[in-house]
Amino acid sequence: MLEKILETKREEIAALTLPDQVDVPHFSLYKALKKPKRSIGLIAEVKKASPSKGLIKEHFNPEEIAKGYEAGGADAISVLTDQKYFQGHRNYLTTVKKTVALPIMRKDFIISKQQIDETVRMGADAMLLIVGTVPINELKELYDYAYSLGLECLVEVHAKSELEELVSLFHPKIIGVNNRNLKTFETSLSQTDEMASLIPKGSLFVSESGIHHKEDLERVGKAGASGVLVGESLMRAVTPEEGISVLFGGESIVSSS
Ligand SMILES: O=C(O)c1ccccc1NCC(=O)[C@H](O)[C@H](O)COP(=O)(O)O
Repeated sequence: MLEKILETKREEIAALTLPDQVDVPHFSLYKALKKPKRSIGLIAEVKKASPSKGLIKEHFNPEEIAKGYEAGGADAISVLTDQKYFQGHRNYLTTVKKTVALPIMRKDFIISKQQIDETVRMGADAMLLIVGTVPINELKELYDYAYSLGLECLVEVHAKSELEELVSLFHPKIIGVNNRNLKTFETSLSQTDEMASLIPKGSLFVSESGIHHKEDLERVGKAGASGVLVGESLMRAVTPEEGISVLFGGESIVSSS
């Protein structure tokens, strides 16, 4: 699946035109996760559809979803911008960014500097980089390029070998362990359990995918995650606020002052 998505990305990059730069205030994903509003940081995802689940949210309004996530006390928002496989759009990110005062992360398959320039112009605060999508030295170059433009990166791994390769080269400020197997699409929180001890002490650790219940949250928190990235379960909730409240078992928000 990943190879198919990357093939599409290479075609898209060849035809990429940059949007106008949006003028927006910026917020740090790292700081938001370092000092979360609850016991574990929440990156709530705006996700209309996915390769594994098809259409997730029929009546999809990114602005309303983002407002609900902010009202529900999310620490940050991830917006899927891939069109072909996730029914996302880069305009959704800009809309969300203009709607809420939270760090906004672009969730896409970023393999080139042109896409990073695009991400900056869209107004994002952070973006995803996935180990294995480009050779590791190139990933480090993309990481450095993003930070030089003021964009933070969540660097994602899907396997222990990828994490070992990553940390032998550099220690990203934020590392995500994705619990989804991209071949079978199955999610297993054992991924988080098994890789937790390999995350460098100075990096923030985010557990991604397959987190549906309070028990899942507790399990990855116990394993050492500072944050979680949650899409589907929040998108299927009656409202985003209720989804967050149920996921956190009603845990109240700590005031940031
Ligand atoms: O979600 C998919 O089906 C998928 C398939 C192939 C590559 C990536 C995919 N998802 C991206 C993500 O990592 C998730 O959107 C994110 O972690 C949230 O996951 P979930 O809470 O399980 O929706």
